[in-house]
Amino acid sequence: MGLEVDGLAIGYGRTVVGRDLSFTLAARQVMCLLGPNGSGKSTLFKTILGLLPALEGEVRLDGERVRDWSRRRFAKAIAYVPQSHRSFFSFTALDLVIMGRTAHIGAFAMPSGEDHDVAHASLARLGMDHLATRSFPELSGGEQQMVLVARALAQEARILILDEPTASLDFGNRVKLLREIRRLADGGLGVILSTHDPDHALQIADQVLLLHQGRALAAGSPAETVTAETLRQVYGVDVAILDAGAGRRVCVSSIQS
Ligand SMILES: Nc1ncnc2c1ncn2[C@@H]1O[C@H](COP(=O)(O)OP(=O)(O)OP(=O)(O)O)[C@@H](O)[C@H]1O
Repeated sequence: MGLEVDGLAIGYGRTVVGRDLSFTLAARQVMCLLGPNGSGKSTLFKTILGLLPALEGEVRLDGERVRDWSRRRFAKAIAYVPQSHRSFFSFTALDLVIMGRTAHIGAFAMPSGEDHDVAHASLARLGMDHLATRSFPELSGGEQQMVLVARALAQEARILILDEPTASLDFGNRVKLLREIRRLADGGLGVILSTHDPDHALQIADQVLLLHQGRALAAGSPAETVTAETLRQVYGVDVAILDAGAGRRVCVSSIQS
């Protein structure tokens, strides 16, 4: 069953950003959300998370409408990493990751030894445990991004929603994070991530939703959705999808006009 997005219309007040958006995300699946700047990826995430009201349609988890859920129940089910996060308070990276445990900690209780262990393990899983005692605001943009992903892992939710998680990462961390996302899904999580790189979809996605002018231009497997034709339509540039061997396809752009 998993997460069902059913006929969602998204936007702000009377301004509709997207409509007729439907998909189902099962456990063990990675879904990539592709679409140009301003196409509504973050708006869709915020609507799924209940941070923005749906203009039409609804979001269900295992058949239940999540609109009625408490934030605590929601946080145990779905973890979210926003596109950017500013913290002006001098928390350490570990403190911030422990905050991901909030839904598991009693209202007036302190984090337990187990909460600390889970937080450390989440940082270690991403190869970021060396940052544990560093002040979060002093970390680089990419380091902060990895710590925020660790915080989402510490939440131990079943579904992970990541808004452009690779945006400020160096080449190595980008590959490591994509690999970790695939492993997390193989281990039982459902993951949705937005990205500007069609190659990410080709590398790790089971399904792709391609947003264009307020609608889903294509939805389905990477092979069906990430094509030279759809990418030309959406981004207005010529690309070739090449066979890189071992069943891998890669997207190559050309700067020649
Ligand atoms: N708070 C807001 N109030 C009104 N309009 C907004 C608001 N936030 C975003 N928008 C508009 O909604 C549209 C979709 O924005 P959104 O941030 O969802 O796009 P996106 O696909 O995530 O973009 P990007 O790839 O650039 O991050 C844009 O036209 C944007 O200007």
